[in-house]
Amino acid sequence: MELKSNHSSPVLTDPIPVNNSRLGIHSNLLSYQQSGGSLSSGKYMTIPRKKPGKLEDVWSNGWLEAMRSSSPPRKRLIKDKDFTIEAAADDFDIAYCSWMIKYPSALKSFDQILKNAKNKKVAVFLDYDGTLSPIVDDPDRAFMSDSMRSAIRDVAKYFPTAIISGRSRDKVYELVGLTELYYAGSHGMDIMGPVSHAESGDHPNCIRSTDQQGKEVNLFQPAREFIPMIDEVLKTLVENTKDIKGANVENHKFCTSVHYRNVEEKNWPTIAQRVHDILKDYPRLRLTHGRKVLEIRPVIDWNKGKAVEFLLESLGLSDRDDVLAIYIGDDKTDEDAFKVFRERNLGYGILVSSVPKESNAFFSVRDPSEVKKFLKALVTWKKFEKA
Ligand SMILES: O=P(O)(O)OC[C@H]1O[C@H](O[C@H]2O[C@H](CO)[C@@H](O)[C@H](O)[C@H]2O)[C@H](O)[C@@H](O)[C@@H]1O
Repeated sequence: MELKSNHSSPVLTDPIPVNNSRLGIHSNLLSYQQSGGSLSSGKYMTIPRKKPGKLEDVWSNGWLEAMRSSSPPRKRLIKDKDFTIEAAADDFDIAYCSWMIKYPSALKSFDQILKNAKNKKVAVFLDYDGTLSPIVDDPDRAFMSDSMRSAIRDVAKYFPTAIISGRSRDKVYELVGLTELYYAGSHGMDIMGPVSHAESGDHPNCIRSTDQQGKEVNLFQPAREFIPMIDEVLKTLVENTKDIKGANVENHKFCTSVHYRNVEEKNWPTIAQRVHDILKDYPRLRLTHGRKVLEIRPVIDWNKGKAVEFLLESLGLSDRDDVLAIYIGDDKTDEDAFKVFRERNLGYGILVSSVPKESNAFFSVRDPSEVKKFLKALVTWKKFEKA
């Protein structure tokens, strides 16, 4: 991949930064910064074996509670030799139905959505895991179905479309495999977007690049200076969790994930404490919770919501009354986008959830199969509108 810079200092390799201003990190991106943090603790080669910490830490800071509630239980099924059906109405279903009054089905509300989309340019933003692919035990096997891929390809024919994932941009591109879309990895900290329009392209952390097809794109990586630190913490995490059966550390370049889905619940306090102890040495990294995953990321003020705003601006779709954006996601990190959608009245956030949970989304769908139905319905509407 060729890299060209539209700034005086092209960043072709991952630099070890000296200070923030030299790297052009906007001070507002560092609003989470805590004092006393250094860019690296300087332990690139030796991985310290941490002394076991006190388990009270992770109890008292709420990590364990968040871990326990971090992923919905799978739906109860009634099995018979000839059929499998979801459990008949019970307390859970009643709770789900009343929850849906607040977050109505995007499929059932489709006409209302279309009414507001009429004569507007629609842009589509999609999360990956749990939205386009079902949640599975092995993150490397979270494949999207061919029918979902074809639905997304069709959506991208008619609407500007981007996938915004917690995974690394390369990984999510590898899983999706479509060139027709824009991709943002590492929770929006690695965006490959269009070059046209917008001041967003003049941002100090933007560099001109080319994508796999040789098309000119803008590469926006507001956390570049953290790459060496993330690399260092990743190695320490791998080393210090390797004796915990089922623990899995994933590298996303600008952030890292520690999965505990396959760790026995009795060992969750141990994994939480190990991560907690490591993070104590990195005041410029913070922890967020995902679905049975602890996510470690830079303290910069950047998230999926900011990534959507950035992409809308790059697409020339910002601050326009004739634009309606749709964001579909299932996870806590998608809430940052739903919040921006509400605050800026950008369009509709749609939460993917089969259990009731509080959200900033407007609508809901149950699972990826309903996401696919919704995407197909959008395409059918557009085709019909054009005909
Ligand atoms: O923003 P996303 O695209 O939703 O990515 C969020 C995390 O997704 C992946 O983990 C989740 O899905 C896995 C596969 O189904 C599952 O095993 C895991 O328990 C879930 O947390 C991905 O592996 C993470 O790195 C992403 O941060």
